[in-house]
Amino acid sequence: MEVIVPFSTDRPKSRLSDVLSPDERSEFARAMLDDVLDAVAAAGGDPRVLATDAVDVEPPVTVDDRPLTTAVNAALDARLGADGERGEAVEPVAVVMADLALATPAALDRLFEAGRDTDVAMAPGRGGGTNAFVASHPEFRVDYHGASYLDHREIASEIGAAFAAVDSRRLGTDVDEPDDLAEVLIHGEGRAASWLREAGFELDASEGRVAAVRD
Ligand SMILES: Nc1nc2c(ncn2[C@@H]2O[C@H](COP(=O)(O)OP(=O)(O)OP(=O)(O)O)[C@@H](O)[C@H]2O)c(=O)[nH]1
Ligand SMILES: C[C@H](OP(=O)(O)O)C(=O)O
Repeated sequence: MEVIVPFSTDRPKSRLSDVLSPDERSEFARAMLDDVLDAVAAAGGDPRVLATDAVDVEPPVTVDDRPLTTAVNAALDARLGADGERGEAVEPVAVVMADLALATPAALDRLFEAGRDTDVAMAPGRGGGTNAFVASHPEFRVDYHGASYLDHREIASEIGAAFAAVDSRRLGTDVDEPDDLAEVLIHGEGRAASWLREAGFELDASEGRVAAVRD
């Protein structure tokens, strides 16, 4: 299955600016991207990075500096050219965000399988975002930001597409804010978790909820 992985090279992860410098945010975002690309490939997916600027990775890269929604919809449009006219069935395509540092092959495999059984299968993020989906309905298009999971469910309903939610803690954890770093230290098994440890982060349970801290 083709798996589009959107990746912003331009000031990535700005919501982590209280705890990481600009260079660190770029390095950490890249470590998460590499983890996601590995997990996608191990789940049998065929990843393609959709980046705002050139990025040196093994899978193919499409550079599109337009906003996220526009770029993803252009990638979904391009698929129609290959597979037929609007209205015909198309091969399922997945869109998996590059900041899912806890994604495992098993979690992605479950999403891909769900996507084979329905028109749109979607893993919501905490807070109502859209962390990953598979769509085989030719008219499904995205509208990211805000509670995009609800918007996407509505879009699917409007075009008459069958919709399934994929309930996954691993796919539901996008790493956006300082609190999310603790999740990566607790559950992460890849480069992003190693990067945090090497940068000096560790778990601190001294004040209520466990947090990722460094001196
Ligand atoms: N191609 C592309 N990918 C994007 C764009 N904006 C965000 N992304 C990617 O989409 C996913 C979700 O991004 P967000 O968490 O909304 O934004 P972010 O830039 O990573 O982080 P913030 O600056 O904290 O909002 C990540 O994989 C980003 O790399 C964009 O404009 N174009
Ligand atoms: C792209 C956006 O991500 P968030 O801002 O929720 O991390 C969304 O999922 O709609």
